[in-house]
Amino acid sequence: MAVFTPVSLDDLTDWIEQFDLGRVLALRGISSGIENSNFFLTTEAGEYVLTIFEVLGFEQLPFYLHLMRHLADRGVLVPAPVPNRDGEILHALHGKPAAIVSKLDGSSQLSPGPAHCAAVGAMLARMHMAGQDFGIRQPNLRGLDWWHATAPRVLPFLSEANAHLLSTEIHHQEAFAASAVYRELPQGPIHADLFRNNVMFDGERLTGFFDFYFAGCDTWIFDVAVTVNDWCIDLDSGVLDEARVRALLDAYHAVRPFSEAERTAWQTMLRAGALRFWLSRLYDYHLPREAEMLTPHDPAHFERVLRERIARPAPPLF
Ligand SMILES: Nc1ncnc2c1ncn2[C@@H]1O[C@H](COP(=O)(O)OP(=O)(O)O)[C@@H](O)[C@H]1O
Ligand SMILES: N[C@@H](CCOP(=O)(O)O)C(=O)O
Repeated sequence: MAVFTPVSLDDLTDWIEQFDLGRVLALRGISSGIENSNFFLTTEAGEYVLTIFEVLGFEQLPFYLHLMRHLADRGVLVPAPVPNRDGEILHALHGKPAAIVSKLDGSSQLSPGPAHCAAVGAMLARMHMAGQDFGIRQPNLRGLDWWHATAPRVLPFLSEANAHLLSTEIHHQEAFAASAVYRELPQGPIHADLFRNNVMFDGERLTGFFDFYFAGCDTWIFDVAVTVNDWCIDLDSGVLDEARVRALLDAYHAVRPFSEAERTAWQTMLRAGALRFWLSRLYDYHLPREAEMLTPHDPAHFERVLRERIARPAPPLF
């Protein structure tokens, strides 16, 4: 599943000549993606990942690809887009946008311990710092405006209790976004989807963050909250695991100290991170794309996480 656009070795014989990568030696479709067609590509120069973008268009992709290039150039561990001889990193293959990026070693760590969380926290802080001077601005397209536009579309499918939870939480987040504290929060490019399946580890060594296609400019603390809500919880109950939370936050804080405004915002941002994925999962579940062939993620998971973040104070940010 998930090679939507087939590519053969023959298709690449001429196409690869625009790069300094030598001849193509092997090409293997990757089955685990859900949005794009991905291939492991071996050339005379090394190992890469070839992506054909099935949903994002030529207009949207420069932000993501140039952000990855910018971060990679500053030593943040992310796949580096490979330029052709004209310096371009966005290409066309079979009429669709395509890119070649460096391949990260290792695999996803789906049962992380405190050491993994510390590595993620430190790299996330480095990523935020390194993104500060990135020149292209694109908002987080799954931010408050999107929540506002999407909630009315899913509300008819919800129980009375869940409809109430969704409406009151959006209201709470809107009020916070209009506050003086919110305006003080440091912002910049964020990953915005840094779940366990979007980070590679080789043992306990973090080898990179990938899947930047929800990235956008938003508050850094929202990115930390999204990350903690996935890396530092018990997946059955949604309850935060104190040891992993502490490891991730302390490692982040050691690289880029949190501010007082971020401390004040912390619990609300954890709620925002849960709301964001509850809403997108509700949307995908109740209003699936026409050609959708996959089992959607379970929205009830993030409903639990949201209720849990509302009910129980999280460990302090620092
Ligand atoms: N740069 C990379 N290095 C190594 N493996 C990668 C890289 N990019 C993607 N992959 C592999 O491809 C899989 C699918 O990628 P992903 O970005 O999640 O696809 P999709 O956007 O279609 O969901 C990942 O789970 C990972 O195993
Ligand atoms: N992390 C999101 C879904 C985004 O999918 P991805 O595989 O591209 O990270 C969720 O869990 O709802």
